[in-house]
Amino acid sequence: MTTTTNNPKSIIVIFGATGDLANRKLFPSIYRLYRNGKLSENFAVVGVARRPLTNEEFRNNVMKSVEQFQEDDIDHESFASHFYYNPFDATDLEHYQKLNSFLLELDDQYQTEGNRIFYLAMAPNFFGTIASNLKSEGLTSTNGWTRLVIEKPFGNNFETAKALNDQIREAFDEDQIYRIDHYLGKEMVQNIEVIRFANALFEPLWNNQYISNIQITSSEVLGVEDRGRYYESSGALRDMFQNHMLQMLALLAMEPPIKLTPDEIRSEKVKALRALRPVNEDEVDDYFVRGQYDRGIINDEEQIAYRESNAVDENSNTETFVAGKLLIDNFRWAGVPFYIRTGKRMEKKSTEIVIQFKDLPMNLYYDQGENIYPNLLVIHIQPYEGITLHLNAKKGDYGTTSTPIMLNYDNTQKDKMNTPEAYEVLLHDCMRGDSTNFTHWDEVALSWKFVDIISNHWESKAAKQFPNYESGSNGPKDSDALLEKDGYQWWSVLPDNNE
Ligand SMILES: NC(=O)C1=CN([C@@H]2O[C@H](COP(=O)(O)OP(=O)(O)OC[C@H]3O[C@@H](n4cnc5c(N)ncnc54)[C@H](OP(=O)(O)O)[C@@H]3O)[C@@H](O)[C@H]2O)C=CC1
Ligand SMILES: O=C1O[C@H](COP(=O)(O)O)[C@@H](O)[C@H](O)[C@H]1O
Repeated sequence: MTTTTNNPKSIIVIFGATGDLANRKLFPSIYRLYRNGKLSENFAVVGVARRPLTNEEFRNNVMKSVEQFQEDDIDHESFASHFYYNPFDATDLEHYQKLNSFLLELDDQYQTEGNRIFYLAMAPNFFGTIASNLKSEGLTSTNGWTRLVIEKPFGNNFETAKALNDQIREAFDEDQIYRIDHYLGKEMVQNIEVIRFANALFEPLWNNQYISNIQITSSEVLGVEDRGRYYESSGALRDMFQNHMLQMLALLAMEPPIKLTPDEIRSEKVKALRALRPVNEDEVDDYFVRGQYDRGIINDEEQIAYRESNAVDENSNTETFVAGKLLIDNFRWAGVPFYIRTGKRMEKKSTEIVIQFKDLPMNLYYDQGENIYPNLLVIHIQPYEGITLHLNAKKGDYGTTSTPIMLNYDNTQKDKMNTPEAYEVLLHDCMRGDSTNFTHWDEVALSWKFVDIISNHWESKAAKQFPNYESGSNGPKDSDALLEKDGYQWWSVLPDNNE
């Protein structure tokens, strides 16, 4: 159900309100919605978690997490007065009944018409239980709408994801379920469709006749930090590749939807994911490279190896880097490799998509005796947000030499202070009932099925040489070799002053 108003009345219940995600991402996002006039005065936020906090203590936490916006002309206390705390154990049914009575009171107080968002910002093993309990204890039966927002990871493989989905679907319909993939809330990820479908220049070239390969990179400088326990059961393949990276691939590869509705877009993304050529177990090593970071130096500081991190096994076989070559078996993409890589503790924080166009049939111009550069379209997702187009132009007096040039659109300069944070965008979408930028079960299922073959193979066969890349590098050498054997290289190009 799409809500007609842009600032609908509702109560947001945050499960795990004392946790990291709530404090670092959710409270600031709700604040920005409030500041930007995207919340009506008829809203309340109820935080639930086990530790015994008073409303006042909770509001102080909320104010601390929005301290960064001190300069705004907004009364932080008035903002925080919309927040309430309810001590709560997710495994205790009585607590759900008490919570329900409290929500009914708030409904009256804030005139929220029974509209409720349940945001599960808790460990994934609680997702199914909370969904079932919300239903059995009557919290989903209101005279308004109810929506469930689920954080990642959604399962650990296809089987566990399906079991979780089945359990949640007993309590909520698919159109009430908002599975978060925060990359889909990023401004430049949302721009992929616009660049493709609003430009006569690109749309006709977006296929195997003109594109030689597509590269999607998401590198992080951060290591596993204090998330070792979670990461040991996940690794880069499940943590980043199965969700964020495959979602970006689907947006790049899908056919134009007939309308910009959630169902039409989802249906095209699903078709693209269905066309992904599955990798057989005996081909995994030809198409995928795994890596694990060693010690190294970043910004003059020594970094510890992954295996030395808290809660990580000293002989861990978990990958912190993955690179893969994916093929899409349909008319548009036959023969075009999509190269994807993501890793932690790499040289720089950067997410970018490079579309490399095919070379001309012959060269009339040379760049210092070398063949001219291929044309590239780069969609810079973060931290630099923009689009660059890499062309060749005349150099020197006689017009036989060319030089690479770059046209640059800087998306951050236009409205520097207002680039919406991913969670802010997604929360607002959920309030409006727009599920376009959330992942549907069909997409989750297909992504897991693709990834399971690779993870099963890696789990059955320890990596030959882990760790295999230094902190602060660009990942293992085999990742470069993956492209070199096809005659390509990873591109990493940023406008000046954005390195
Ligand atoms: N942190 C991040 O940056 C990101 C997190 N996520 C996902 O978000 C979710 C939350 O992560 P994060 O905030 O880091 O986790 P935290 O461990 O920081 O927070 C967990 C929260 O759950 C509460 N909790 C634990 N057990 C219970 C219980 N039995 N009943 C009620 N509340 C309980 C804790 O509070 P108390 O101890 O008081 O009960 C705490 O508020 C996870 O699914 C994670 O994968 C996804 C992307 C990024
Ligand atoms: O989902 C996750 O994403 C972050 C990276 O997100 P970004 O917005 O900073 O690019 C990653 O660090 C984390 O391991 C993963 O769970």
